[in-house]
Amino acid sequence: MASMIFSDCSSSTTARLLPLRCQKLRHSFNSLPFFHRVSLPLTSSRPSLPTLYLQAHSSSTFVSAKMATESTAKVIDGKHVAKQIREEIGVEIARMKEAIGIVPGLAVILVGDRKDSATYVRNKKKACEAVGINSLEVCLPENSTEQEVLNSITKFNEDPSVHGILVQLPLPSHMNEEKILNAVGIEKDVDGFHPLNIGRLAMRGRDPLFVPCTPKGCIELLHRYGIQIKGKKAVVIGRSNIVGMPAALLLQREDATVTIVHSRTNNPEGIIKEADIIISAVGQANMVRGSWIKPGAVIIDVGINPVEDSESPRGYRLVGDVCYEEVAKVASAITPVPGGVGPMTIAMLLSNTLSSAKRIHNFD
Ligand SMILES: Nc1nc2c(c(=O)[nH]1)N[C@@H](CN(C=O)c1ccc(C(=O)N[C@@H](CCC(=O)O)C(=O)O)cc1)CN2
Repeated sequence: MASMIFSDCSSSTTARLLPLRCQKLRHSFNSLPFFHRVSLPLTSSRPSLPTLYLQAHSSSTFVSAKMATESTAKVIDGKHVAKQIREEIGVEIARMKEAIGIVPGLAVILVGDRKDSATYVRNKKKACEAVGINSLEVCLPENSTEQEVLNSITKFNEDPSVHGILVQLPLPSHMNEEKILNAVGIEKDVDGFHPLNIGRLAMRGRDPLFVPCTPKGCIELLHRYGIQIKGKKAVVIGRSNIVGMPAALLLQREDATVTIVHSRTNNPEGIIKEADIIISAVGQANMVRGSWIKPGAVIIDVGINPVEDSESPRGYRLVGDVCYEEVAKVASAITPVPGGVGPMTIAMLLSNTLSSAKRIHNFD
């Protein structure tokens, strides 16, 4: 798990990546008299309900206290869409098995003992089992050598029952990530991180064999909710190889006009305020504030940030990069965290593995 922070929409940690003027903005926002923060339930269906009412019994009368939790945005329910996609994939896998006797295979390599990575790998395995993908797993200790990881990759590259290979990230710091990702055969690179796949994604008139799962999931959500991308102004916050950069390339391929905002960008909130579509992938809890959002914008929140919560059995809860309760009042649609982009990542991995098996066996 990434290092825990103590944060709600007003905490000082939200300003870590931001210039001073954002911090001033934050303070002025929080001093607004009508704003009362309310803890939202941690369900995938956070309120798209227009208004919550508190009823308090006061002597002989009921008093309705309207709370400032009005949320006008439609909730983009990634958990629900991912389930639908998994069902579609299951049907396709059964059809392929019936027609040509082939079952797709996914090999996952996990190095080290990060709890979050182990959970993601376990969830990938469960998801494979549920749709009928054969899953293979290699777990290597933290102090493994690069060569041991490369040996596992070579073995899976040569195994005809394996159609997809992924190395769970991040790798231990002593390993050269580039060298390891380059070793995955491009035709089995279901994470889409091989430089040839990324290079093709960046070029007009070329197509990658695979698109990285999280950005692909973001675009799939926009499509499935009927949100037009063509001609829109899109801002991607963050420029990581896994999410920000490929998300920007994908939006551009969908004919959006794309700006990437990062830690060295001048006036980030001014740029973000112009966007019709925002994809945030910075890993800073509650960083994007309601006042930065153009009314009616669509928000895809990729951040999964643990914040301390003594009421949760785990001692923490997950929040996005976006201050949900503020932004949901301004946006037209928004993904929750959890239950937004996260489940789509695994659904897209299954989809990439199925396409790989279909391509290798020439099955349509
Ligand atoms: N090789 C890769 N490594 C990593 C990737 C990746 O795509 N390929 N992405 C992330 C981790 N990740 C998958 O590997 C992943 C992250 C989050 C979720 C998810 O479903 N999150 C849930 C919350 C889960 C929880 O409660 O803990 C959600 O957002 O609703 C799935 C997959 C980094 N590494």
